[in-house]
Amino acid sequence: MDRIRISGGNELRGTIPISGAKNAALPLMIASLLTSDTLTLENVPHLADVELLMRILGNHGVDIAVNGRRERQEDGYSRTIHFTCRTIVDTTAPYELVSKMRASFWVIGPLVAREGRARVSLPGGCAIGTRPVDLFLEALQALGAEIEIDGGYVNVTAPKGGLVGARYVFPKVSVGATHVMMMAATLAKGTTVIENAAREPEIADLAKCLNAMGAKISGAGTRTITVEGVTSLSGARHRVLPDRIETGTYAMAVAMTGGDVILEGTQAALLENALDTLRMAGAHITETESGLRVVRNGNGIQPVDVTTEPFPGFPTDLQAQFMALMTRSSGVSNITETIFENRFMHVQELARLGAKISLSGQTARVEGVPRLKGAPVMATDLRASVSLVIAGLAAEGETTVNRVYHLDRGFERLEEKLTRCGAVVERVSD
Ligand SMILES: CC(=O)N[C@H]1[C@@H](OP(=O)(O)OP(=O)(O)OC[C@H]2O[C@@H](n3ccc(=O)[nH]c3=O)[C@H](O)[C@@H]2O)O[C@H](CO)[C@@H](O)[C@@H]1O
Ligand SMILES: C=C(OP(=O)(O)O)C(=O)O
Repeated sequence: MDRIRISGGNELRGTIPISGAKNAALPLMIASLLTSDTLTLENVPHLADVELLMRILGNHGVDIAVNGRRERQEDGYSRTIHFTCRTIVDTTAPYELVSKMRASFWVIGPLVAREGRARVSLPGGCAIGTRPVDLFLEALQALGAEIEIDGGYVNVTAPKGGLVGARYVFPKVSVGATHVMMMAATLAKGTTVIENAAREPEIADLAKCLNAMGAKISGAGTRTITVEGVTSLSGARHRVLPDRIETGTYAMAVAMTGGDVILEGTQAALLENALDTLRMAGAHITETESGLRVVRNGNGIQPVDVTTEPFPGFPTDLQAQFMALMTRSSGVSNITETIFENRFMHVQELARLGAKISLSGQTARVEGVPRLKGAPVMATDLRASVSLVIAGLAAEGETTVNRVYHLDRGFERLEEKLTRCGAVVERVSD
């Protein structure tokens, strides 16, 4: 099994190209199930989650053509991919595939909207919390679907004549359930109003693509999304927006090591809250023509308290990385996680490197230390893993991060991007 070996202590200097967003690419790919025409997506990151979703979509009958041409010479890997689902050949999403990645459950929306039925395995819990699917089921029921859970599968059936538009107020903000309700509503009869919708940029990106396919969606990116149902959708070409979590992760890495890096191809508007938090911690961040410039020269890292919230608040997907940064601050910071009940698995691993962190309920109290020391570590989820990489970049000596497959889910060519900026990072295979 691969590991990432880091020799800490180098500043980061140079340019890091930011990839297309994993969390936008996944729902966009799933949207290809809504049409018999070709959906072409540009800037699709080359990640394990994307590869897995291609397998899942293939199972439903989506024909996938990857354009081999390199889009950008610098990172080479982001690709243009054509998805064509002439007919849905199978409305079942099996346990073996859905259990590996939660977002694959989201096929339930397009399948029931287009075929009138779907049988999708429950995604199950994962390392960051229980992650139930009650909101998805309620939202689909609001559109008239009947739901039965049997043998670990959700069987969903649309009424005769298809789903029917409705008003639904989410009792809690959910990114995935908003994606699913929005996709399902595009082909429903009449108008759907989604209240207390998630406002993440990936929701607006999906709506933009669906509208290019002929959907009639307004308000995506606000709390209220209105969808006027249409009878069919067509193909479209859409470019996946930049990855705000990858952007924030590298910005935090630079804040941690010191240095001067251009994050190329990204936009500050995607993560204002996190960037303001980093500025408070002592990083200088400016927008440039090509993206964002992040600098920390000489000055230390200031402690900042953070509470995770749905967008536009501080993202839970940057909580672990920010905690890594705070381990080297000049004081005490409190980091509160409000989205997932079990997203502190990195705490004990950061402690192996010498961090001083104590947990009280959903808050971690991080007392900055003057130095971290390298050690073997292991994480149980994607963002926790990369937080250990950030800590390792600033730790004295060697840090080995095990279970690299977590990193491969969401960070395209991580070691290459860091190495090009002066870090000593290598992938080691046994
Ligand atoms: C592929 C993708 O885009 N994943 C992101 C998405 O996950 P995901 O869409 O799974 O996250 P949600 O926004 O749905 O989860 C938010 C909260 O709602 C709860 N909930 C959700 C659905 C439900 O039916 N019932 C319920 O109680 C969850 O357990 C969690 O506590 O948003 C999360 C929150 O920003 C991010 O951390 C993930 O990276
Ligand atoms: C939690 C994440 O992804 P997923 O929702 O696919 O588990 C993530 O991207 O940090």
